[in-house]
Amino acid sequence: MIPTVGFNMRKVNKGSVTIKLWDLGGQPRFRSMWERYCRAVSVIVYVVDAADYDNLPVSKGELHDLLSKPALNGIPLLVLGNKIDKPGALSKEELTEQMGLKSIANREVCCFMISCKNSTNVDTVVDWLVKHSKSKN
Ligand SMILES: Nc1nc2c(ncn2[C@@H]2O[C@H](COP(=O)(O)OP(=O)(O)OP(=O)(O)O)[C@@H](O)[C@H]2O)c(=O)[nH]1
Ligand SMILES: [Mg+2]
Repeated sequence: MIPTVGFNMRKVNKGSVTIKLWDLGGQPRFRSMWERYCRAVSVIVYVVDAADYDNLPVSKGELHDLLSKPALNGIPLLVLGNKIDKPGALSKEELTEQMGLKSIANREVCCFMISCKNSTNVDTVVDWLVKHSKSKN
């Protein structure tokens, strides 16, 4: 897999719902564009590597910085702890603690632990997204 350069857009169909996904690059040089792309979305999905402890403080800082933007007030947040197939990956409780998710106020916050590699819990994520999708009509 190559790192996302800038962003990618994809549409995923689930039943009668089409989810439009903007996949934003996570490298430092792309972080300043996150806010712009998160404006007016139904949900912000923040994916972290649950097995990469060293980068969690930076990831936490970037997340809270993003959520502090007034334009993003109230948008529901879904945090995904990915790579739970890796030995030593954090538990949901540990990730919640390390990312400071309990301190986030004034928006819905949800966290799932997933493995994209093994497709673990990916269905749960899609179901959650469908529930939070907004009708165009
Ligand atoms: N073990 C394991 N590896 C994974 C999993 N998901 C992704 N990877 C690997 O992690 C690496 C990084 O994946 P990317 O999808 O490029 O990560 P990204 O977060 O999109 O990175 P940016 O595009 O820079 O934001 C790749 O080598 C993937 O194969 C997972 O669930 N388990
Ligand atoms: Mg990417």
